[in-house]
Amino acid sequence: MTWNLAPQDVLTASPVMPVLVIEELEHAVPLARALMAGGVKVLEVTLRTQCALDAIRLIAKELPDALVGAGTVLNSEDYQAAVAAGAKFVISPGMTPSLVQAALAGPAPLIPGVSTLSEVMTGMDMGLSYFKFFPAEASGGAPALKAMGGPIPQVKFCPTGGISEQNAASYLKLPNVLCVGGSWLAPKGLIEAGDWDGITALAREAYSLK
Ligand SMILES: O=C(O)C(=O)C[C@H](O)[C@H](O)COP(=O)(O)O
Repeated sequence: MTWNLAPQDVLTASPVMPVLVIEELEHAVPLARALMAGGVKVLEVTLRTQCALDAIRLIAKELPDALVGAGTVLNSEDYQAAVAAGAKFVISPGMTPSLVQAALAGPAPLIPGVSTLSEVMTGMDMGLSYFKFFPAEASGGAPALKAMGGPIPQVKFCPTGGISEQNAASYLKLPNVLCVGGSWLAPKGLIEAGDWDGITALAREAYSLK
């Protein structure tokens, strides 16, 4: 494994990882800055929009202290494009052998998405121990993750999908959860309104969760 950053360092940097959907490139830096002002250190920019790769490039250049990664990485081409843009880590909603193989060649750590024990075991066979649990709420939520921690306590997760300020704490108290991810920290309405103070306030509230 030739990763220049350990996945556990990504998942332990902040109790919450904002999942960002950036529609306008001009929002990228103020949004990242607003979240960081609220205490967030790790940002996941999803590759769901036209400007996502440029947004990663810009955040990496303008805010060198931000741990910026790419989300919605679906295959090895996405992985390479994300790394070329400056993503320091890569997150996927799922896990395929070809994506894991591409990522194991480095340089950025991959945190793939899983929702069953069999997927976790497949990832473990390929040398992985850190996963996104996605879609968390729809896959059984905190009780499911707690149950997985019985047979495989050594594997750690970032649950994402349906998590909000209301239920984040039920995940964060589990010993196999290092952080939670979610889009609730960067709502479309606040981004479009340029309400960066509102986003800082959401981040600050979330940061006090753990
Ligand atoms: O795009 C990815 O890489 C994903 O895995 C999906 C995101 O993490 C979820 O869409 C966030 O879910 P919500 O917080 O419920 O909006």
